[in-house]
Amino acid sequence: MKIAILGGDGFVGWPTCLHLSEQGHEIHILDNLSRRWIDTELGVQSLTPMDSIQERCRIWHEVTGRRLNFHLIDLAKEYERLKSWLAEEKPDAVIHFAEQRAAPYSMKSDRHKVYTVNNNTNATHNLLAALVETGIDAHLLHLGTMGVYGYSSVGAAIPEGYLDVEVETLSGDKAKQEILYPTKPGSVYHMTKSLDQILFQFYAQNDGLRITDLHQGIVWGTHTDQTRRHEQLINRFDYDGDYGTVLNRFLIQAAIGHPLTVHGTGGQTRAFIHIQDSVRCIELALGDAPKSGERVRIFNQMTETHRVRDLAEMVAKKTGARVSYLPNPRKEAEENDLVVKNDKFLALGLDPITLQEGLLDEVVEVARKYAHRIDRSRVPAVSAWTRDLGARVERDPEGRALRTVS
Ligand SMILES: O=c1ccn([C@@H]2O[C@H](COP(=O)(O)OP(=O)(O)O[C@H]3O[C@H](CS(=O)(=O)O)[C@@H](O)[C@H](O)[C@H]3O)[C@@H](O)[C@H]2O)c(=O)[nH]1
Repeated sequence: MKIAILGGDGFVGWPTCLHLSEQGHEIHILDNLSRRWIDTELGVQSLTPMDSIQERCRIWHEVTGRRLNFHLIDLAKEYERLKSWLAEEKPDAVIHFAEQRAAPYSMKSDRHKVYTVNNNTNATHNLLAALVETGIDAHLLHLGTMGVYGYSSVGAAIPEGYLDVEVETLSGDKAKQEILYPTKPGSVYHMTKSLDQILFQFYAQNDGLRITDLHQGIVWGTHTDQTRRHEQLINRFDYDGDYGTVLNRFLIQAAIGHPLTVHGTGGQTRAFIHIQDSVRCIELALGDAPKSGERVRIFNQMTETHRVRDLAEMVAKKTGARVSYLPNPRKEAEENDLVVKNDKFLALGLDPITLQEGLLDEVVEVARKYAHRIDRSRVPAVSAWTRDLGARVERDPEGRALRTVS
């Protein structure tokens, strides 16, 4: 297949490009490199040293003989260029990762909220409008998030996208209805992914677009089979308080002797998936495209659930790190249970990688190897969800956020 990977320079995008290229697909990366610009804005860098996208593509060609084609394009701002590119290249599938993906970054300030909504919603809508206009009938796969559901399973497992409900009609009869599982986003970022769902529902029903939405959990790990093949194919690894995700953060904190930063009681239960399974799921979903006229196909892309404090205790036991319970900068339930259905990927043949399989050690090794690149002052999570929570952030004389205090 000819596949366009929008956001192919990012944390999940890059290993997906390599994975699908290795399988013989023709890969086109469309990216505005915004993730690299945000690193510059925040004054942080990936734990792992990343080359330019052009250099990464060159190395992949050297190692495998396969080509990755890179196109610098901003989907949210360059609608006409996107449309022309699609009309000319006519990809068979489009994988859409091109959104600002960090919840803390989206809550940092009003400017970051506005940027996240403008960027994410325009990117998705521009793509949908261009797919209709060019009439190319590509399968659109979108990376969504488990966070659209909120994190409470109220005693019943969260289904894969849809919920059957029974309503009372005006005549007093009972009628069955299928609805999108109600959204309850916990950040502006998660809210944009909830908006995406409605855009997809509309374009699937109105124009017959073939769409798959992957509701992914928190990704952990860094290497995949392909990124291991050459030092310069290495994936990015975020450790800072805005972009670092919880388990990877605990692992690098352990590697540099920083106390593990548990928010509140650490009672939040979340869904997780290893990066290798993430790329495998995308491959599986790609091979299972919906037909035109079908409702949006929704998968829960996760393999296990864990409570944050249990993860911290597990990492502490493994590495001897100290656990530190901090005031939570986020507005979220102190404790929640979470049960999630992931039957669809299991049925397609996913054999989940679990935390038990030794890959945690690999992440700690990567963190130790590149520990000299870590700026410890960027480790605390200080983006506050509300003004009240923001008042708990201690700042230095220049106004830089240092840490949260009770
Ligand atoms: O140092 C930390 C960092 C996080 N947390 C807690 O860990 C949980 C998860 O935080 P996270 O930063 O790992 O994950 P989140 O903000 O939800 O976002 C990440 O995971 C989402 C999947 S999910 O969480 O919605 O299932 C993806 O959509 C996002 O792109 C990705 O950045 C939260 O309760 C948070 O308060 C800590 O206790 N300590």
